[in-house]
Parts: sequence; structure tokens; C-alpha cells
Amino acid sequence: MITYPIAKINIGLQVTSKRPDGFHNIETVFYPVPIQDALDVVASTSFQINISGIDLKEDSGNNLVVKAYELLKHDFELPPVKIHLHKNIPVGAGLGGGSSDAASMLLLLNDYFELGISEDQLLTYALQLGSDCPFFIRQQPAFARGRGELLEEIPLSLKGYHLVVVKPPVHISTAEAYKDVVPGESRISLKALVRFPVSKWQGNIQNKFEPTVFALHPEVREIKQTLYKLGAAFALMSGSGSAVYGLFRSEKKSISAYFPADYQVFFQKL
Ligand SMILES: C[C@@](CO)(OP(=O)(O)O)[C@H](O)COP(=O)(O)OP(=O)(O)OC[C@H]1O[C@@H](n2ccc(N)nc2=O)[C@H](O)[C@@H]1O
Ligand SMILES: Nc1ncnc2c1ncn2[C@@H]1O[C@H](COP(=O)(O)OP(=O)(O)O)[C@@H](O)[C@H]1O
Repeated sequence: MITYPIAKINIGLQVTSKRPDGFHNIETVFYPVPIQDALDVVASTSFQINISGIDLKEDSGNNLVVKAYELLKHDFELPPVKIHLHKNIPVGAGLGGGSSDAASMLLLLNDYFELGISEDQLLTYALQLGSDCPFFIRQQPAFARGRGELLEEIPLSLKGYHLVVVKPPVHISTAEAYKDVVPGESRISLKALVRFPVSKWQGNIQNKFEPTVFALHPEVREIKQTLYKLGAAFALMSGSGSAVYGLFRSEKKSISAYFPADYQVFFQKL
């Protein structure tokens, strides 16, 4: 059975407080975007995993899709499986690729082996794999609080916008990014801000990780500035970075020419 895990962008990200469990409470809007991996699973006589595409530079046994399989195997009688994961979503980018692969694995195993796991239970399993993971169970635009798992779906649509995502060759560790951030409340709630037209978002919708990431990696700030110079209606770093996205009113196919050759540039009509 094959499935195509998608990516997300964060439209605004506020880190409101540090929690006793070591995580942070956040407020963000998750929006699904069609940058995709491919995940193929078949029942087999022995467990195997094969990864192609972007090199994850780590033991495939630690991959989140394997963790998702092991999590369900603990509670259900699953046969061994043969997994093929093709990585296309940039890694360490703030696009949630690993979390999405893990959530897709839960959904796929539930369907393939007819496990009968309810959506609520899938959300609980997903949170054990990552804070971003529950969003990828339903993949609907959502205002998120808590660790990112308290999801409230919102009627936000960016249909008609042209999305550009630029990922420089900078890998950002989410855990390291949280260590540097100074928590605080925002003046106006993000949930209220996203109801404004996109043309009013610039300067109002912010990502709390930008100041520290921009200070350490000025090239990430430059991407945002370039996207605005090229006419973006809104541009922001996604999650803990290092990918930056821009929303444009018109097609921007030649945009790659404005960035160095080793930057990955994706464009997609939403
Ligand atoms: C920052 C965000 C914004 O959407 O996304 P990314 O930039 O990773 O895509 C998320 O909060 C990332 O979620 P996720 O990538 O699933 O993180 P996890 O695996 O749960 O946690 C990795 C580490 O980040 C820190 N962490 C994560 C989430 C959170 N609400 N508070 C935290 O302090 C913890 O130190 C944790 O050990
Ligand atoms: N299937 C996977 N895809 C991507 N990264 C994975 C996967 N499984 C485990 N990882 C690990 O998770 C880390 C963060 O992955 P990713 O979700 O892409 O980050 P981010 O959301 O911060 O861009 C990677 O550096 C890698 O070590």
C-alpha cells in the first residue's frame, strides 16, 4: 500500500511558556502544503526498510516510520513489513516531514491491516511520536496550542495563492531552537490575526524562532527579504526553520534564479 506524506507550513508561531515536562506551550497555525514524500509498505517474511531520495545521514532503524510501526506492533499483532520511503520533503526545515511520515505510517498500517484504530486513538499514538504529528492525522488547516497537539480546525483557505518554499543548506535542530527561545504572550491572538486578509499579515503574524535563527544564519533572513522584494504578499520562516515560504498572487516559476544553486526551491499553486 502506498501513501504520499505531505508537508506543513506554520503561519505564525508563538512560544508562550516552558512546561514542567521540558516541552513548550505554543500557538501556531498549521497549514498543509503539497510537498510530498512517498511511503510504500507491504507485508513480508522479514522486516526491511529502504530509504531513497534525500540522505537522512542516520541509521534507518531510528526512522520515525519504524518508530510508528513499533508503536503499533506493541499493541497489535502485526506481521513483518517491507518499507520503502522516498524522501523529498527537506529535512531540518520546519516543514514537519518526519512527523508527517510517522503519521502516514500509522494511518497506512491501520488501513492495510484493518486494525480498527479510532481517530482519537490515532491522535494519541501520533503524539507519542512527535508534537507536530497529530496535525498530520487529519491534515486540515488548524490553530494549535499545547505542544501543538490541541488542534482546532479553522476555515482558512489559501486557494489561488502561489506558494514558494526556499530551503537553504542549513539544518536546524528543533530541540536546539527551543533552547534559545524566550517565551512570551503575543499582543493579539494568532487565531484572530489569521482571519485578516493575507495582505494585512506582514509584520503582524510572526515566528518567535526567526530572531535567533536569523542572528545565527543571516542567509535565512535574506531569503525572506528576497521573497518580499519579489512581491510576496506574505513571507515567513516555517517552524524552527530553516525553510522560508512566500505567498504570491501570481506564478513565480523563474524564482530559483534569485537563489544560490544549492538552495532547494519549491513552487506550487495552492
Ligand atoms: C517547531 C515546530 C513547530 O511546528 O516544528 P518544526 O520546526 O520541528 O517542524 C514543532 O513545535 C516541533 O515539533 P516536533 O518536530 O514534532 O518536535 P518533537 O519531536 O515533539 O520535539 C523535539 C524537541 O523539541 C522541543 N519541543 C518540541 C515541541 C514543543 N511544543 N516544545 C518543545 O520544547 C523539545 O525539546 C523536544 O525534545
Ligand atoms: N522519516 C523521516 N524524515 C525526516 N527526518 C526524520 C525521519 N525520521 C527521523 N527523522 C529525524 O528527524 C529529524 C527532523 O526531521 P524533520 O521532521 O524533517 O524536521 P523539521 O520538521 O524540523 O524540518 C531529522 O533530522 C532526522 O534526524
